[in-house]
Amino acid sequence: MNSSRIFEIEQFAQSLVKGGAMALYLTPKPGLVDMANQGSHPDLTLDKMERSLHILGDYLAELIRSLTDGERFLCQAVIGRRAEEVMMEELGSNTLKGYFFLSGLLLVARWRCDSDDEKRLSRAVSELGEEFFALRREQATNGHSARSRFGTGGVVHEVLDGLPSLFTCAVPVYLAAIERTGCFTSASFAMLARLMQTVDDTTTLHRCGTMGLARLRRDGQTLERLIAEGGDPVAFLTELDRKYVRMNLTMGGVADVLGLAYGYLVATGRLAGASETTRSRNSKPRLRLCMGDA
Ligand SMILES: CC(C)(COP(=O)(O)OP(=O)(O)OC[C@H]1O[C@@H](n2cnc3c(N)ncnc32)[C@H](O)[C@@H]1O)[C@@H](O)C(=O)NCCC(=O)NCCS
Ligand SMILES: Nc1ncnc2c1ncn2[C@@H]1O[C@H](COP(=O)(O)OP(=O)(O)OP(=O)(O)O)[C@@H](O)[C@H]1O
Repeated sequence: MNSSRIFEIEQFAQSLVKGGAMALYLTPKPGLVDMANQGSHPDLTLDKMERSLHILGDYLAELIRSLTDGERFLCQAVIGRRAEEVMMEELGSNTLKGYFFLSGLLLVARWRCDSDDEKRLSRAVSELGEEFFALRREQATNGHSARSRFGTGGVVHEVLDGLPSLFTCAVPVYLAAIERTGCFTSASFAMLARLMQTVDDTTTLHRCGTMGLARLRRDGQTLERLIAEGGDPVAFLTELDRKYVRMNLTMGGVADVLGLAYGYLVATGRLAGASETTRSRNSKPRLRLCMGDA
């Protein structure tokens, strides 16, 4: 086995874990777990989300073993399902289910293409999605019920369409904003603003229906305008967080795509990642965010 190919896929996996950490630590994120609070998720904490990221790291390492052993995609799907079970058993909550799924598929796609090229990756994800959803029997999940009730595609269409929210929305928005402002935080909020307007988020639909999704779209638009006018997004987002918690509104799908975007930008050398630091229990977070851009 070519050792540089293995090195590259390991780097890609690490970037995806870092991306998940960067999305988690971006604060404030209305309705979501972040450094300030647990948003609209009484069953989740920052500590649980961090532990989930460690489970994600182990899961992606297991996927790499399967890929380098030349196993079929069916085996990787089994590993994915098992990782979801481990997450639920160890943490007692759905922490990063969508992110496990999306980052696992992107990793397998990266291995198949042996390239970072976004068109090739997008096509490979879509092909894997076809394979995956043809084999899978729908489960009685919140996502499934939101997809049938509101006639939307959610994470399923996101994958079958080759991750448009990642490649044609989040990444170009980040790159344009960083070019314009040179500011990581501002570019991050620009990505968040655009994803709030475009992602068919079934966590939002499940909690607050079409009114909730319309609210997300409007708030994303306002945030985008605020950033363009040089305003301060933090006060706006902090206030929004209070409102979302009162409404039980959240946007897990937006957060999942945000993490994927950070991960892909880190993997392609366009953003410096979160650096792993040690901490004793109950002190500050283990995976700390490095704010510098590459
Ligand atoms: C595909 C999965 C994630 C489907 O989840 P489903 O929508 O049915 O359920 P649920 O509501 O519990 O989870 C949805 C997840 O998607 C995220 N999400 C919601 N909307 C979107 C969206 N539009 N775009 C992206 N993510 C979204 C949510 O944050 C949530 O984490 C899952 O059930 C599954 O099949 N897992 C198997 C894992 C596996 O085999 N992986 C192998 C990869 S190689
Ligand atoms: N920072 C974050 N905070 C909260 N959720 C997040 C975050 N990042 C990603 N998510 C995603 O949001 C989803 C959680 O949403 P939600 O709690 O509505 O899902 P659920 O477990 O299906 O529903 P419920 O808890 O209402 O029964 C997780 O699957 C996770 O992938």
